[in-house]
Amino acid sequence: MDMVNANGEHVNELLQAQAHVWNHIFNFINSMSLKCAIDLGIPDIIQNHGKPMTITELVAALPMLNPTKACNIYRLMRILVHSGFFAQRNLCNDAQEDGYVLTNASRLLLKDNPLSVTPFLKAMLDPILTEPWHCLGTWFKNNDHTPFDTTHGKTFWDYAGHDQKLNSLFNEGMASDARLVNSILIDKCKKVFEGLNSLVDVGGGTGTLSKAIVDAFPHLECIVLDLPHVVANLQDSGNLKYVAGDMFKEIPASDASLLKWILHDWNDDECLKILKRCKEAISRQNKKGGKVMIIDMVLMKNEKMNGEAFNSTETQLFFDMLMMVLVTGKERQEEEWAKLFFAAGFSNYKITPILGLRSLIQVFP
Ligand SMILES: C[S@@+](CC[C@H](N)C(=O)[O-])C[C@H]1O[C@@H](n2cnc3c(N)ncnc32)[C@H](O)[C@@H]1O
Ligand SMILES: O=c1cc(-c2ccc(O)cc2)oc2c(O)c(O)ccc12
Repeated sequence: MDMVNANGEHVNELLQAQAHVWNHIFNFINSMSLKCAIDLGIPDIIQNHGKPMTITELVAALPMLNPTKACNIYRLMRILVHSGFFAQRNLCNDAQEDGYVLTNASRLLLKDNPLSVTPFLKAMLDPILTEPWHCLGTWFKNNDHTPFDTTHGKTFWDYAGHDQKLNSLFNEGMASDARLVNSILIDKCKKVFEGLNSLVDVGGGTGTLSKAIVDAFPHLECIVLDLPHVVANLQDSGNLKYVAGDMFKEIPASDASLLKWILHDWNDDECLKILKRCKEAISRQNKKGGKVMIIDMVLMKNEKMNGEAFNSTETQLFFDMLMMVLVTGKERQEEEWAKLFFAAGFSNYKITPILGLRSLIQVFP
């Protein structure tokens, strides 16, 4: 029945609105519960157990657990089952007990998974990166470039250059993301490398993607360009070379520039500078052809979608906010990308949405 209260408000709608607000207030509980499971090593413990693990077995396997807290582990597991990180399977034993098993999501958090998202989780939920979110309101009223600068007094890139813990977590996280992307890019998009003899991986980090590219296309000469603190101790090998430099100043000449997760770190003026440097680099090498290959998100337009599309849009919007808080960047819709490409002097582009939330965008002079 549609009840109306003394103020004329529809009671059901009011209760739904209250639940909606509560859910948003408590979103951080999902992240923090997951972080706790990682801190306790729960995904690896369940994996090493080799079969569904009962709560008693899990409690017994947790190192350093204070015995007075053992009775609370099922509560942590209950919310993580609800959020899809673990599932329960019947053990078919005499006691008809349930045991915990991993899901696809928690398998991505295992220590030895080459695609592990754990370094990303640890960094994103570390106070170094959560404190800037508390400064978002202040930042809207001050002159700082980013909330990260407001909190730490330096840019994210300077901080990563000076803090070994963040630098290592960052480079590890980038490398595992690059492993996921290269398996798809090289398998499904062989054609995009056809006709290329040289490539510069601009802001290529420690070179995980480039290494996979030179392994798959041995005729291709590949340069990884990144900041000195990132490439300082890395060894060239075969067709792969590391160059310490600044993509805003000069990009080495090549048939193609690859920009994976670069342009979304920067605002439109900064992106224009980078794209113009890429255009100079490919025209120095290749008077007619050449291209820029971008791996980044293309923001979906309709935010009022249901189900999977709604979740994907929400994740894209989370990344957009992250780019505002950490760096000066943003996620872009197709029209915003096109405007940048034409302003930088390119004539054409092609978007291939093959990487989940991200796309491969090829841009032609
Ligand atoms: C988000 S990471 C992407 C790394 C890599 N492309 C990947 O996706 O795995 C951005 C990279 O840009 C590099 N970077 C930042 N400023 C740079 C600059 N001025 N010149 C060259 N590289 C830069 C960072 O050091 C970092 O490795
Ligand atoms: O602190 C970070 C930041 C990122 C990040 C920054 C800019 C981008 O364009 C993408 C990602 O990624 C990280 C990461 O993967 C990690 O393992 C640790 C820290 C960070």
